[in-house]
Amino acid sequence: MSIKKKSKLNINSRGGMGGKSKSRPSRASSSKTSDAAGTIIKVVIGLGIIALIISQWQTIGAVFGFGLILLVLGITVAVAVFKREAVLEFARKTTFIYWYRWLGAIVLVGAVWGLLGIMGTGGVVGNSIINSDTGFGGFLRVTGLFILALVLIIPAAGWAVTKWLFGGITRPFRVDKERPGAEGTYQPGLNGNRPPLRQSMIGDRPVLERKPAAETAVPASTMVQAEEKPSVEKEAAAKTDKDAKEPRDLKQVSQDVWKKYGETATLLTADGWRLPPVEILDYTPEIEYGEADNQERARMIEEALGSYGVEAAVVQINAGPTVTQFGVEPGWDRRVKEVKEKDKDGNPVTKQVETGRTRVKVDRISSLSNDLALALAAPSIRIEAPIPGKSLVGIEVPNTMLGSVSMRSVIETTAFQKLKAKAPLAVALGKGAGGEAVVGDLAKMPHLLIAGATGSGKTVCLNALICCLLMNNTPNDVRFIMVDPKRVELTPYNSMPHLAAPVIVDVDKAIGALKWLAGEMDRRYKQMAEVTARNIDAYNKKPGIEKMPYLVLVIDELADLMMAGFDDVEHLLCRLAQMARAVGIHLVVATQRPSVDVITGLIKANFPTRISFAVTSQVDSRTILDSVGAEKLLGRGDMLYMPTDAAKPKRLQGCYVSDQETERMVYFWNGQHPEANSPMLKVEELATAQTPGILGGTQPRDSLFDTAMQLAQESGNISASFLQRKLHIGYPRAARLADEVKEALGQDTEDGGAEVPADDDTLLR
Ligand SMILES: Nc1ncnc2c1ncn2[C@@H]1O[C@H](COP(=O)(O)OP(=O)(O)OP(=O)(O)O)[C@@H](O)[C@H]1O
Repeated sequence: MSIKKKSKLNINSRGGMGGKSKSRPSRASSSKTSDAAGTIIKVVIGLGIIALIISQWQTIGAVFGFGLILLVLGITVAVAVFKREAVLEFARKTTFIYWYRWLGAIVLVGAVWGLLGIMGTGGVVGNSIINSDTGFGGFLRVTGLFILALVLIIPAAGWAVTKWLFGGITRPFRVDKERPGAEGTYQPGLNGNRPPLRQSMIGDRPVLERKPAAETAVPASTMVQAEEKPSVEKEAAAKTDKDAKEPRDLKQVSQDVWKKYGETATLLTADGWRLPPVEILDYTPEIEYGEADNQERARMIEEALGSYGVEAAVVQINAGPTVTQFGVEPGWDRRVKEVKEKDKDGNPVTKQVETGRTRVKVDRISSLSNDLALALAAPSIRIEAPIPGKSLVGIEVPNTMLGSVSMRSVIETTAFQKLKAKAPLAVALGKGAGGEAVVGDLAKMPHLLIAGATGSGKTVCLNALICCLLMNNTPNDVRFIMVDPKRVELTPYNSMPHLAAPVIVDVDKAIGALKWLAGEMDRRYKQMAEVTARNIDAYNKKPGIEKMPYLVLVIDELADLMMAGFDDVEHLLCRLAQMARAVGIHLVVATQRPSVDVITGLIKANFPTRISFAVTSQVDSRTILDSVGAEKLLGRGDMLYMPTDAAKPKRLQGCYVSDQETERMVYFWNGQHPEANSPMLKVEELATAQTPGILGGTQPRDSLFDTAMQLAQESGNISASFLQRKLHIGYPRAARLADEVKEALGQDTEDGGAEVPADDDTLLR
C-alpha cells in the first residue's frame, strides 16, 4: 500500500529561509545530469571570455588604461549591492568571508618571492618585486610586504605587533599624554566630537568588573557596583606604561565592541543613534540532515503503523532543527468478504473481495504515539493531528543531533525583514518543524506569557526577544522595565540606555513598578485624549509632540511576584494586559511554575499569546496552552508557540542568543550617547511607590468602601472577618477594606490586621 504512495513523498529539508522542497531520487538523477551540463556550459563560457580578454589584452589596455581597475571595481560593487544575499551566502559557504587572509597569503608569497629575488634566485618576478634592487631598497620592499601579509592574515595580532614596533621607534620622541585615567581617544558617531564614555556618565548604574586586557570581552554577568580605585593603586597604575597589562573597564570594552561593529553600523536613526549591524550576532552554520536517514525512519513509521493494522503512508518529510516532521496520509479501513470460487483447474479457492472502505481515523494514529516511539527508539514523539492546513497527520520525531537556531539566521530571513519594515516591535522567535523562520510582532501579541520547567530555555527566549528589539530600536523607540527576582538572568542589561529603570531584583519594588506602569498607562491615555489619538502610532505621528517610546515590561519569574502580593500583582497585571496595548505598553512574563496559583484564569485570559517550553506534566501543559503536548518537548529551546490567531500551538526551535552576543549588544549601545542615558523612572520612585503597602498613595478606594463604612458605624466595630461575612468577599479584600475604614476613622490599622478568616473556603471566593 505504501510503496505506491511513497512515490509522492515530498521532502522538505532545512536551508536558507526555510523548507525548500527537494525532489524524489528518480527526478534527482535527471536534475543532476542537467546541473552538470549547466556547469560545463558555464565553465566553457568563462574560459572563452578569459581567452578573449587575453587575446585582446593590448587593445583593452590601450582603450581603458588604468581605468580598467575602476571598471572592475565598479562591476564588483554593483554585483555585491544587487546580489547581496547571494554574495553573502557564497561568502558563508566558502571561506570567502576570510578574503583578507587569502589576500594576505598572496602578499606573503610575493614577499618570499622578493626575498628570493634579493638572493638572486627569484627570476624575473622576484626581480620585479624588488625592482632589481638587491640592496636596502629591495630589503625595505620585502619587509613592507611581510608586514602587510602579517596584518592581513592575523589582523588583530598583526596590528598589535605593528603598533608595538612603531611605538618602540617613536616612543623616545613622544610626549606621553596617556596617563591612566585620562580620556581615551574614542570619537565614534556623527558629530565626531561625542564625549567618550565616562564612569560618571553611567551614574548610579553598575559597571563591569575589571578584567585583564588579554580578554576581548568581559562577561557582563560579572557586574559589580562601581568602586573608586584607591589612589595608591592609581599611582601604581600610573607608573606602568605597559598598556597591555592594565585592567580594562566598561569604557575599554565598549570601545573595542564599537570599533569592531560600530563603525560598520551604517543605519543611522533620526535621533542620532546607530543601530547595531547584524554582524554583531554570531553566525552558526546549520546542521544538514541525511535524507537516507529520514527515508529509513519514514519506512519504519509505515511498518510500525502497518503492524498495528493502520494503513498509512508517509508523503512528506520536513526536517527541522530539533525534530523532523513526517507527514502521514491516513489510508483506508477496508471491509472485505470472502468469496469461494474455483480456479481454472476446478479447485475451490477463497478470495477476499472489498465490499467497502472508510478512512483510517486520525485518533487511531494519535493513540499509537508510544508504540511509534518504541519502534523508532525515540525518547518521545508528538503527534499533530491534523497538520494545520493540510490533510496529513504530523508525526514529530526528535533528530539524533539536536541543532540550534542562531538569532542571526532568523533575522536575515525575508520573513523577518518584511515584518521589521512595518512593525518596530518585530521579534524573531525561531524556526518551525520545516526549518521555516517564525517571527512575531510584539505589538500585536500584545502580551506574551512564557512558561516552562527549569532549564527548558525561558531565559534564552527572553534574551532573544530583548536582543531582537535592541537590534531595531533606539532608546527613544523602546524602553524596558526588567524584573529579575533571580538577580542573575537580566542584570547584564543593567547599563543599557534602553532601561527605564535599573533591573529590578526586589519583588516589592517590582510591585511598585507595576503600579507605576498602571499610572503611566493612565497618564498616556490622558495625553492621547488631548490630541485625539487612538493609539501610540497615531500619537507619535502627530506633529509637534514629543514621541512616546514603547514600554516593554519583562518579568523573569512571575511566581516570586505572585507570592509577594497575589491580589495586587494579579489585579495590576490584568489591568495592564487589558488596557495597555493601545498606549504602547507590552508585557512579557515568564514563569517556571505553570500552576493555577501563578497562571490564574484571569492572567491566562489576558495573555492570549503564549509560549510553552518543556514542562513536566500534562496538567502543566494544559495550564499554559489549554492542550497537552508541552510535556513531550525536548527542552533546550524546543517550544510550542500559541499565537493569538492560531487554533493550535506550533512547534518551534527557539532562537539561541549566547551570553557573548548579549554582552556585545550591551557594549554596543553603551558605546553611544552615554550622556543621554537618563532613566525615565527612578528606583526611588519604585521604592516609594510600594512603601505605603496596599493603600499606595494613588490607589483608588474599594467600591465597597461606603458599605463597609456604614457597617462599621452601625456595628461600632470593624474587622476583616466581619466584613467577609457581611459582604461575601474574600479575606484579602476584606482585610484591605477593614484597613481603609480604620484609616478613615482614624484608628490604628495594625490592631486586628492579623485576623484569621472565619472560614477557609471564603478564601476562594
Ligand atoms: N534556543 C536554544 N537553543 C539551544 N540551546 C538552548 C536554547 N534555549 C536554552 N538552551 C540551553 O538550555 C540551557 C538552559 O536555558 P535557560 O537558562 O534559558 O533555562 P531556563 O528555563 O531559564 O531555566 P531556569 O528557569 O532554571 O532559569 C541554556 O544554558 C542553553 O544551553
